Amino acid sequence: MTDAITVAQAQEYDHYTMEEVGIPSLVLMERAALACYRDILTGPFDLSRILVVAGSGNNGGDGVAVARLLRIHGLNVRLMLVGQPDHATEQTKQQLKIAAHYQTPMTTETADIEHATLVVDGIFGVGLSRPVEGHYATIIHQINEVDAPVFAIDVPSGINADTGDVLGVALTARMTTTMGYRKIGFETTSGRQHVGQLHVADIGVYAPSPLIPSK
Ligand SMILES: NC(=O)C1=CN([C@@H]2O[C@H](COP(=O)(O)OP(=O)(O)OC[C@H]3O[C@@H](n4cnc5c(N)ncnc54)[C@H](O)[C@@H]3O)[C@@H](O)[C@H]2O)[C@@H](O)CC1
Ligand SMILES: [K+]
Repeated sequence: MTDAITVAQAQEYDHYTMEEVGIPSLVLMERAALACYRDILTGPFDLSRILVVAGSGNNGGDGVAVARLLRIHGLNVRLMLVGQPDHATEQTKQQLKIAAHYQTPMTTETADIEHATLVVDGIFGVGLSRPVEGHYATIIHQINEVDAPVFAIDVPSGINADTGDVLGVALTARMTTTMGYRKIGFETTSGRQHVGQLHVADIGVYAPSPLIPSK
C-alpha cells in the first residue's frame, strides 16, 4: 500500500500537478467531485434528502460540484454555504456558477440539517489551519447532533490531517473519500474514529518521482 502523506505533501503534489504537469485546478476538482459522487451513490446511504455543506475554499468547491452532480442525477439535494461566497476561491466561484446553471437548490435553513438523510461535508479539507470557531463551529455541532451520517470530502472537517486531532470541533464521518493518498493523521486513533470508512480517490495527482521526469 502506498505511504500516507502529510498536508504539506498533499499541497506540494497538488501544486506540482497544476504548475509543472499542467493539469488545471478545475480539472482536479472535477475529478475529486466525480470520485465523491460515485462513492456517495454506491455507499450505504439513504439518498432521500441530501444536504451538501460547503465552505469558501477548494474543499467547498469540491462540495458545490458534488451537489451539482447529484442534482443532475435527479436526487433531492440542497447546498448550504457556510463561508462568505465573495471570499470564495476562483475555483469555488466557478463551481457556484455551474451549480446555478443546473438550478441546484440552495438553503440557509438549519432545519435542512435536521431533515437530511445524508450530510456531505465540504467545509474544510487540508486547508484547515486553526481551531474551528464561530459560525463554522455552530454548524459542525448541529450536524453532529443529528442522526444523518456524514460523507466527508478529503478530510472530516475540523480534523488536522497531519495528527488526527480535533481542532476545536470536528465532524465524525461514516465515510471519507480523500484525494490522491491517505493522510498520516488518518492512522491515529482520533483520525480513524473521525474518518470512518476511508476511500482514496485517484484524481491524477502523484508525487514527483524519477519514473515521471519532473524537469
Ligand atoms: N488544489 C486543488 O486544485 C485541489 C484541491 N482540492 C480540494 O481543496 C482542498 C484544499 O482547499 P483550500 O486549500 O482552499 O482549503 P480548504 O478548503 O481546506 O479550507 C478553506 C479555507 O478555510 C480557511 N480556514 C482554515 N482554517 C480555518 C478555520 N479554523 N476557520 C475558518 N476558516 C479557516 C483557510 O483560509 C482555507 O483556505 C482539499 O482538501 C481538497 O478538498 C481538490 O479539489 C483537488 C484539487
Ligand atoms: K471536508
